Formats: sequence, structure tokens, C-alpha cells
Amino acid sequence: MIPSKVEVRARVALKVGKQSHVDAQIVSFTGFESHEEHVALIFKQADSAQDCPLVRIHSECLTGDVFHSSRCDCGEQLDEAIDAMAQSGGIILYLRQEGRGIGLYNKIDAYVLQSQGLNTFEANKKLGFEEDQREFQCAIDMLSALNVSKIDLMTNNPKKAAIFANSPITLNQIRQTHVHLKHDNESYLKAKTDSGHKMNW
Ligand SMILES: Nc1nc2c(ncn2[C@@H]2O[C@H](COP(=O)(O)OP(=O)(O)OP(=O)(O)O)[C@@H](O)[C@H]2O)c(=O)[nH]1
Ligand SMILES: [Zn+2]
Repeated sequence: MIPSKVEVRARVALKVGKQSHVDAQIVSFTGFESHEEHVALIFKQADSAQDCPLVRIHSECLTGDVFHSSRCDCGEQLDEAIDAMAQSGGIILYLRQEGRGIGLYNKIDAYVLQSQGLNTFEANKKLGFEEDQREFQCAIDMLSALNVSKIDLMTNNPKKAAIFANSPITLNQIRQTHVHLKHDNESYLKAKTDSGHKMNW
């Protein structure tokens, strides 16, 4: 295995959440192969204060995270993670992998196809992409750079859990996220279930 070049670049305090009332720290990094600007949000100094912090690996979704779009559940999952970590501490790895790695404009093209009846994964294929183009080595490297070696992971996606096999990070436990059903995202959530996500419907 090639040693990771990822290192912490800067770390600074800020408050986050809907009322900007949750104490956290944001961490930037150097050394990513992809040059994407992934960041970590750390609550209650969980990287150094806890043996097994709760971790959420969250891929960027501008439409969901910022605008709380009706099409997906990303913003609600992010809020859920912030609320949980405000109480118990934890680490959000916010990965700049918009649209499962295809980028924002391509995701909007995929939305056009979804409006014509394709599901979220079929739309990616029709555009010439893989169903999911993300790679998560950066998440392992960020945790290693933070000297975190054991985690509980907040996800319903088995592919995110699988990345910890043969990695320096021990996955202690998976904590499922809630199902955030909205008037427009049922088919998106059903497609995730069909592709193997473990959802507590
Ligand atoms: N290509 C594509 N990407 C989408 C669509 N809807 C949401 N996304 C992207 O899907 C990703 C969702 O990421 P996450 O919430 O981290 O993860 P997940 O794979 O759903 O798994 P969980 O950990 O269980 O939430 C984000 O990058 C979104 O931008 C879609 O219709 N098409
Ligand atoms: Zn989304």
C-alpha cells in the first residue's frame, strides 16, 4: 500500500447548524490525489478526546445540503449528523464528490432524465457514467491524518462500510441514519434501497 500524503493543513473553530449554535472545528488538508477540497467538521474534539468517535462520510450535494431540495435526503442527513454530534461529539468528513462523483451540471442532466422516468442510477448510466463514481480512499486518509484509528459509522450505504476492510481504520459499529421521506424523494430512496442501501423504512 502506498503511504498516504494527506496531512492536516489548518484547523479553526466555528459554529454550525441551523442556528449557528453548535461548536465545531473545520479542518482542511493537503495531499489529496484529486486536488478536491474535502474538509472535516469535528465536534467536541472527538478526534483526540474519543477512542471511537462517530463519523459521517457525507458526499457534497449542493441542491440538498444548501437548498434542501425535495429530490433527495442529503440535507436532512447532514442536519441529523450535526444534531447527533452536537450532543455526543463526532466527525463529519464532507467530501466534494457532488452527484456521486459526476459533478453538479451532470447531476442536473441526470435530474432531467429522472423527470422523464429513469431512476437515479439508470440516469447516470444513460449519461455514460457509472452508477456511482465515488472513491472513498480520501476518507481513510483524512481519518489517518487526524490520528483516528477506530470509528462508529453513520450510514445506510454498505459500500461506505466496505472501505474499512484492509484499511488502518477499524469499523466498530454502523449506525443507520433515519429515512427522511419527503413528498418528492420516495423514488430516490426506493432506488437506493434497491441498490443495497439498508434503510429502516
Ligand atoms: N448522480 C446523482 N447523484 C445524486 C442524485 N441525488 C443525490 N445525488 C448525490 O448522491 C450523493 C449522496 O451522498 P451521501 O448522502 O453521502 O451518501 P449515500 O451514498 O446516499 O449514503 P448514506 O451514507 O446512506 O447517506 C451526493 O453526492 C449527492 O449529490 C441523483 O439523482 N443523481
Ligand atoms: Zn442530495
